[in-house]
Amino acid sequence: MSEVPNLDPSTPPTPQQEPLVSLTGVSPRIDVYPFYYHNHLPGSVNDSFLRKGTVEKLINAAEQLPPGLKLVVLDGWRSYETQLAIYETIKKDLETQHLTPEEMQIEISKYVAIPTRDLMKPSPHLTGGAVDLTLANEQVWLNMGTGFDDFTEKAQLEWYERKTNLSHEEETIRDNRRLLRQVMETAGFVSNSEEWWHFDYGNRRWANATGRPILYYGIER
Ligand SMILES: C[C@@H](N)C(=O)N[C@H](C)C(=O)O
Ligand SMILES: [Zn+2]
Repeated sequence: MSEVPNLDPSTPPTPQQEPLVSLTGVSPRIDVYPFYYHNHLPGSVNDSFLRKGTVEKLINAAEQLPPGLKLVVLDGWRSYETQLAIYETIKKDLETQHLTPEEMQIEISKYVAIPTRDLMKPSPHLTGGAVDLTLANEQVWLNMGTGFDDFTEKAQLEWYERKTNLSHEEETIRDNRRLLRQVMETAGFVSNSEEWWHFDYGNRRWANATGRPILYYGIER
């Protein structure tokens, strides 16, 4: 695992020097299902990694869940190759909609960050501070209204908050999204309005949303 070396042993490591840590086995309340590995995307591995400080926040979020529920991490740190593969897949899907180049750019940027190897201007998942996740009980993943990476309006975080005349099933979806958002935001993450499953801590998105300084730039494994 690569990390920026702290050359002066008298100074404590800065957040940017925090290593990436595997999520496997960090908490009985956190399962890991590396979605892009299971879907054979280039640059993916059979594990998920986050910055050490982000892992601590995630454990804190998991411990706030009611008994019997857990977090299921679908993706954490993401390689440039995987980000590029996701970007190309979404672009190809949108090409069937015959959008203008401007409309295409607006649509793509709602769902996926531009792939880059620039560690100073990284996509959120390249920082090790972004995580995609859902909720599960002992048997199944909870109903969140859409699947992961379902890039439709229903994936918007507040879709079921805005909808009126909710059915019983829709109320359950709304409550499941509320619960995930509540434990993640209480632990210090910020949510994403377009994707109920995506949360950030320490990276540029988080800094912009909270007014705090950026803790994490890009990092390579
Ligand atoms: C592709 C999706 N799972 C995701 O992570 N989207 C955000 C915006 C990203 O690419 O950083
Ligand atoms: Zn994400």
